[in-house]
Amino acid sequence: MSPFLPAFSHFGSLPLPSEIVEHLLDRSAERSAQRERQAATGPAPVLALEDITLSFGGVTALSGVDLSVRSGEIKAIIGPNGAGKSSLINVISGIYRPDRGSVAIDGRRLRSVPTERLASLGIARTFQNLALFKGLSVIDNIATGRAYRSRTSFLSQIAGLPAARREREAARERARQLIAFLHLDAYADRLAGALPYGVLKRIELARTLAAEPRLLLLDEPMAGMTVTEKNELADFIVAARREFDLTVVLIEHDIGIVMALSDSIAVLDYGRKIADGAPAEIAADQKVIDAYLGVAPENENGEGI
Ligand SMILES: Nc1ncnc2c1ncn2[C@@H]1O[C@H](COP(=O)(O)OP(=O)(O)OP(=O)(O)O)[C@@H](O)[C@H]1O
Repeated sequence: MSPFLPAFSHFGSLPLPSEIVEHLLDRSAERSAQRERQAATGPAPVLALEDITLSFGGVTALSGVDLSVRSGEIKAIIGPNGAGKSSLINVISGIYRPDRGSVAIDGRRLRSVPTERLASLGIARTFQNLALFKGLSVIDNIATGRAYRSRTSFLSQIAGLPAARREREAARERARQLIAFLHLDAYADRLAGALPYGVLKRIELARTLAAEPRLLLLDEPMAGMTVTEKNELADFIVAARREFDLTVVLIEHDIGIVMALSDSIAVLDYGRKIADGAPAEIAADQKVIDAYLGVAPENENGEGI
């Protein structure tokens, strides 16, 4: 304990135990140090992973992975099957708690990300498998993306009270804007279950955007799409980044799309990050060529990448 601190200090009229005062002083010193660091190096990255390590029984999925994502960046994570890409996204979105390491969001370090607070931290994600409601219309599916913003109780929603009605209308209005933005007008009132796969992937993106995230995590958003659909979705991701001030982290196997879409690429192999840099650097990196690009999986036309 600091010799200069009395046993109790006062906050307003409340006496505070000295441990709490010390803690507050530590936090304040930590914040000043953080501000000084930021002044020297620019704003903190939107996302920074440090030494992330994760195992499942005897299988090491991730080992000492560092990753930094700047505001507004599109960052791809690539690597062979089983390299740890999905595990990393699951750590960022709080589904997995790492055995070691930390995740920092906007410079705030967390030992693990609280999944229930993901939306309020400004993070939204898609999953490898579609998670849409087949029996709901497209507009209703997209509107469910705002569910976390609801401030009204379940009872007031089913009773149709005015505040709940206003919220539902705001969600549908946002959904309508996204439908226009993603050129889904022709499908707005159709049931999701009846629509082609490529359109469903676009609806899923719209639903994720309905949550108004700042950081978007996309887990293989183009898997199973035709070349034309992939290019369209890539264009929409770039447009959404610009329109909604987004930062994007994406896992994608189509290396052509990754090279064209990303500002930077991190490469995983057996749970370790083996390279991280601009697309041209990654394409020329011998370790990456040996581990991944040289033995790339086949695309849907049966051709090597
Ligand atoms: N829930 C789990 N339980 C046990 N092992 C797991 C689990 N999730 C991932 N793993 C293992 O961790 C390693 C990394 O898997 P992960 O799914 O993260 O790789 P990936 O790069 O996303 O692969 P893919 O490209 O095939 O989706 C693999 O060996 C996998 O079998």
